[in-house]
Amino acid sequence: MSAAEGPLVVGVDSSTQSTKALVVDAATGQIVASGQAPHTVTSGAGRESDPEQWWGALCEALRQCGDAAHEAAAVSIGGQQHGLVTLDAQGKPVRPAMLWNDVRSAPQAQRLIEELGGPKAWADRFGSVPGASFTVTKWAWLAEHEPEAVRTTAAVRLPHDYLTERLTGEGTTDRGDASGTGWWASAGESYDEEILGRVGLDPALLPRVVRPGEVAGTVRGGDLPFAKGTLVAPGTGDNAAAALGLGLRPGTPVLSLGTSGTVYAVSQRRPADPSGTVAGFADARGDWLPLACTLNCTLAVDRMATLLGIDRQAVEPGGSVTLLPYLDGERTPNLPNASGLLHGLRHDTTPGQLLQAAYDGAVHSLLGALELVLDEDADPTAPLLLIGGGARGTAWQQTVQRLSGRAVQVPEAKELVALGAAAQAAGLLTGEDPAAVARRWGTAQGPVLDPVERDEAVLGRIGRVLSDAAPLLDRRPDGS
Ligand SMILES: Nc1ncnc2c1ncn2[C@@H]1O[C@H](COP(=O)(O)OP(=O)(O)O)[C@@H](O)[C@H]1O
Ligand SMILES: O=C(CO)[C@@H](O)[C@H](O)COP(=O)(O)O
Repeated sequence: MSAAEGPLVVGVDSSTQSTKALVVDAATGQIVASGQAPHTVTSGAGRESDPEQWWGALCEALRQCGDAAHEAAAVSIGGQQHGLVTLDAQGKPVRPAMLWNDVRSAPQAQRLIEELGGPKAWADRFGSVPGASFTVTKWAWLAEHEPEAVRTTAAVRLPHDYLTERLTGEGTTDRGDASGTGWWASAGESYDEEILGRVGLDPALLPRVVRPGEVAGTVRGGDLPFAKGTLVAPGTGDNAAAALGLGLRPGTPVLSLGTSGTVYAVSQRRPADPSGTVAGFADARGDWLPLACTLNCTLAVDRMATLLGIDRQAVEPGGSVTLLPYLDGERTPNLPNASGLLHGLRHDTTPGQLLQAAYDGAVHSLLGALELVLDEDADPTAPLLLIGGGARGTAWQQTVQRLSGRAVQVPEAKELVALGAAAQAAGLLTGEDPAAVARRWGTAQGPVLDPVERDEAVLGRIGRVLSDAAPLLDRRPDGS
């Protein structure tokens, strides 16, 4: 037995690049054991992963946790949002999952926006104007390109739903992750039969939406990485899980630097941004999580460092170069066909300046949405919480400081998605609000970097290149 004070809980983060599992003491928040295993993602415009591999990675991450995982009284899964998981009648994936960063369904997104009365109608009803990330557009793409796969599909799930169901045997989801599908209307908090009918998806194929604080099920018997009967919490999307993990309150903005870049805040007002910049997600508690997301964050910057043959921290100030690092197309701004664009290169531009320009370009996209995700009465001096793998890097930290002009707080806790899931699992046992559990655990604590003067010159330069290059950014790299 472990020397924990309270019952043990497990929190899982099944994100784009890997699965991370934490075994946490519910009384203190102490991490008793941890594990991590990688995923593979296809490259190109299509981004797909095999859901069976997520399950294998979860089992491996839990194996690394040792006996502690088997002692857990409750478990919760946080997962990458939006991914389309299609299962056959036996519960096996019909094809690989189409991920949040797969931009092939951009034309279907455009068509669905028009068919349902335009961006404002979507924002009013669903809280979001769907882009290629949203599950509904992926389903529409599949119906057009792989009708046989659609015919074979007996259940449609999100990534976290798929893993939860492998544990419980029951098809469930939660409001946080459901709000990123495009078929869950935030106005009425229910599946929207009209859009489902339009894309030919039978509502019976969708999971039950479990309420915050409700038990999703228990671990069924058989060869599973937990003891039979372990409680399973609803789980949620990874950003909503991180919001739980930070014990986030309205008015505090979060910038997450991972495979995706995200900027968000908790709000008690239901978001409805007709410009489409802000997705009006629900959070995992009963509030809302207005959020903007970029496709190009740590991987794009790391790719530039690799191309330049320098370390990811080897940035240099100065120079006149602007880099829009849209290597995967982009979602914020909405430019699914875009590719990376470089302007202002001179004989004396150094590799370190080019790399700094990649950081600047990635951070500029996120900060452009910062004011939009915050309520109007939010305190402008509240520190920006910086999380995700990139938050560990000083070049990221300094870039965010310089381009935001705000104080930046870097929580010491590294795995905030998994911690948020663990807090949700703990809440099931104690009856507490999971965000209050995380606050009790002190997960957001970490050094605060003082504000520095905002670098308006660089922000202005990036903004001008972005607008002047609009026709180029609308084109695919092959010019089509
Ligand atoms: N010390 C560091 N400095 C800068 N970037 C880092 C550092 N450590 C990890 N990263 C970046 O973090 C990314 C992984 O972040 P993470 O939030 O775990 O991703 P995700 O959850 O989206 O799979 C990697 O792509 C890597 O580039
Ligand atoms: O699409 C979104 C948010 O809308 C992404 O944030 C995904 O949820 C993937 O997250 P990471 O794997 O980068 O954590």
